[in-house]
Amino acid sequence: MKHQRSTAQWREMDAAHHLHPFTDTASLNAQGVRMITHADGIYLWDSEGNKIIDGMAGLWCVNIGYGRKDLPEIAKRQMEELAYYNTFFKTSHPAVVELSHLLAEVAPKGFDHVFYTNSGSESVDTMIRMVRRYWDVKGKPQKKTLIGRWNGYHGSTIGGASLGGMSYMHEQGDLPIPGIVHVQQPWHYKYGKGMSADEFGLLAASWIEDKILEVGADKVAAFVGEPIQGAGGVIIPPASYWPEVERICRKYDILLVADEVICGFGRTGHWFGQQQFGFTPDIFTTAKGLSSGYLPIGAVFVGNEVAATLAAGGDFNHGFTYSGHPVAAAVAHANVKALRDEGIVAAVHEDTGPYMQKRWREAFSRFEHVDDVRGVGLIQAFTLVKDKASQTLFDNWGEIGLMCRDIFFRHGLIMRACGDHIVSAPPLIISKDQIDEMIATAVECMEIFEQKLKERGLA
Ligand SMILES: Cc1ncc(COP(=O)(O)O)c(CNc2cccc(C(=O)O)c2)c1O
Repeated sequence: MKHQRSTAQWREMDAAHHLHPFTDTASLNAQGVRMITHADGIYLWDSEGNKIIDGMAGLWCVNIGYGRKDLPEIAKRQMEELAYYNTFFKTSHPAVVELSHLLAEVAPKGFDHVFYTNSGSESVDTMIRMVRRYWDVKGKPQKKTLIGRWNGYHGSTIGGASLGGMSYMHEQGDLPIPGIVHVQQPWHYKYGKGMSADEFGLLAASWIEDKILEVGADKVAAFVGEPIQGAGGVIIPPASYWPEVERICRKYDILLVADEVICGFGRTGHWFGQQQFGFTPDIFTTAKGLSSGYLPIGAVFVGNEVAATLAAGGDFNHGFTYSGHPVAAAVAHANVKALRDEGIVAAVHEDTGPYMQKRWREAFSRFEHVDDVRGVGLIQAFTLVKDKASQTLFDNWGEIGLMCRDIFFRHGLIMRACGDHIVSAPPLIISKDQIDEMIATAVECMEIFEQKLKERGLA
């Protein structure tokens, strides 16, 4: 595509008109944005022609990789045939029906119904309303409270931001809304010192039981968690955690919700993160990998018992203009079908996922200020630490992470700093050679990082 402006002109216009998410506008405009102009496979190019390895698949979402020729074609055809119609008022259309049928095929057993949204946040807010409606219909309207986790991330809507456990979000907008409480996250490295993984997993799950008893089980509607906390820094719970969480939820008759916005559609090497950790939720929320980011769409997978209960309650008074948007649905259908029929999810499970995890551990465990090197499938991380032997974290949590992230960025590699966790989630189509290329670049950057720590007297 011929670009008609210089980087400088774009930067000036962006600064003049565009408010960015999660951004300090003044500091951004002091340095100017990086204009990403096109992408292919796992690579991005900026307006200066720099080639960048996208170790984050956009925002954990471009599972199928950039530059597909089929998806734009399908979007074009759908847009020409039926660019829009709604799914309110007893209408539907072929694209959303075909997608719903396909999603029921790839979903774990017992999830035959989906509700559509435009984002992960809208999926989470939809789930909150569904959960409370469920208990109304069950004749237990006092069961309203949802339990989330500190450092969990569930989006930026009022409901999602409240359910998430990011305190810097709660401070803006007087959150959380009533009826949402939090328990500590299952971060073994920080909260389980001296305990085995399994012991800590059971302890972390017990915090949920403590909270249920504190609130009163008769008032608790659901527990909500990401199989792996993504934006919280790829916090992978011990194997004992999720089965115990499910046991506790069943014991107290509380709905179990998995937020699969990041873990869904192959990220862990399973279709959904719940399958990686061996638990069955009652509802799970998705977005991102559903369309691989080619168009905005989210979907709430509703367990058959919950769906039947909601149906018994008559109208569920909730939905969006673009719920099941025809073009987004058609693209999502093609995306999911390709993830399945091209064996992309299977390859993550059997081939590139294990390869990445082996190379990631080999490459980073040796660095003096890196610990807790971890990952599963194609989501991985490590934590930058002041002293590995004593497992001491750096002061000013997040400052060192940003310094490290900027070194990657300057060397043509996008990885994400979540506090002092360095995380990566590349497109699922990454090849073994590209994994080697990405890791080699990252290792070079980590050597520069260690040197900078010394220069700053931090090492
Ligand atoms: C688990 C989870 N749930 C809900 C959302 C909200 O989705 P939407 O953004 O589509 O409304 C998310 C989104 N996750 C997300 C979004 C933007 C940035 C980052 C980051 O790690 O920097 C992560 C998420 O990771």
